[in-house]
Amino acid sequence: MAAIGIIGSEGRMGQALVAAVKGEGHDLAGGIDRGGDVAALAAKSDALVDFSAPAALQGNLDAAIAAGIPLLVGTTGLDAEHHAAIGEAAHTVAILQTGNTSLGVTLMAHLVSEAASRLGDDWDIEVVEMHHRMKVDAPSGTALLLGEAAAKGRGIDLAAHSERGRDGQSGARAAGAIGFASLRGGTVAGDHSVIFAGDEERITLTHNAENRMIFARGAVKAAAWLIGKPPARYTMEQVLGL
Ligand SMILES: NC(=O)C1=CN([C@@H]2O[C@H](COP(=O)(O)OP(=O)(O)OC[C@H]3O[C@@H](n4cnc5c(N)ncnc54)[C@H](OP(=O)(O)O)[C@@H]3O)[C@@H](O)[C@H]2O)C=CC1
Ligand SMILES: O=C(O)C1=N[C@H](C(=O)O)C[C@H](O)C1
Repeated sequence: MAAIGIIGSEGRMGQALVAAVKGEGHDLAGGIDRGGDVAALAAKSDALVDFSAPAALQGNLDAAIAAGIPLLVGTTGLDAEHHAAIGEAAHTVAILQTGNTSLGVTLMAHLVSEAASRLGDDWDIEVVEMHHRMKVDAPSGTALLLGEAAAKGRGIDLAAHSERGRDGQSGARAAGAIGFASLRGGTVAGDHSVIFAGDEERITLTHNAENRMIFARGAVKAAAWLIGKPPARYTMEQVLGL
């Protein structure tokens, strides 16, 4: 049994995480939101779970390092500087950052990578996601994670091959591109499809999140798994043994 501290505890995910901590048999060390004292939370936690906002990341990394405890980062909308900061902190504490903590998406990323590596470059890859009307970042962290998996399977750099935000006279699709499209509306917890479009045939891999508990349970499992691990950047594949 571990004491888990939640950053962003009153948010949509935070409320699911509070339930999951208890459901997974752990103790809730406490929770904070904007303006909360993350150092004090870290001091009484065995691990921190962060589902808040990108602006909170550096303070959360600093608090985890000062307390010598692991950090699970589920917050999305992170940029290259955030990822560099996570990489730096992982020299000192155990960290896992992912755009999706569910078992289903972690497995789907493997399937996407496998399909991308087996299908030829003439199969166009498009990533489509739909989320609730309150989501503030696009493409979703999961869409980017799936795009990275496809790029890895193809042996290409995602940043150099992304097509995002098509509008107007956007021109024909670039050969080898990985496209992204984001839909927003209602209360959708998170739907993701990766479409492999060939000549006269298509393969679509889809994951539908029916509620936030799938993310919350995965995040709590991962945070507990990180406790006692040496400093490094870990993955959900390692946590789930995939
Ligand atoms: N990796 C995964 O599997 C998943 C990731 N997510 C990601 O988790 C994040 C949160 O999503 P969601 O719960 O829907 O968002 P919400 O807006 O509902 O919740 C965010 C919470 O974080 C708080 N917060 C904001 N800034 C800070 C800060 N500086 N320090 C501490 N707390 C802060 C907010 O407080 P206030 O309201 O006062 O601003 C709010 O309570 C998003 O980035 C989302 O994409 C979501 C689901 C699954
Ligand atoms: O903001 C959300 O709600 C979600 N965010 C994550 C993402 O950006 O991929 C994961 C999940 O799809 C829900």
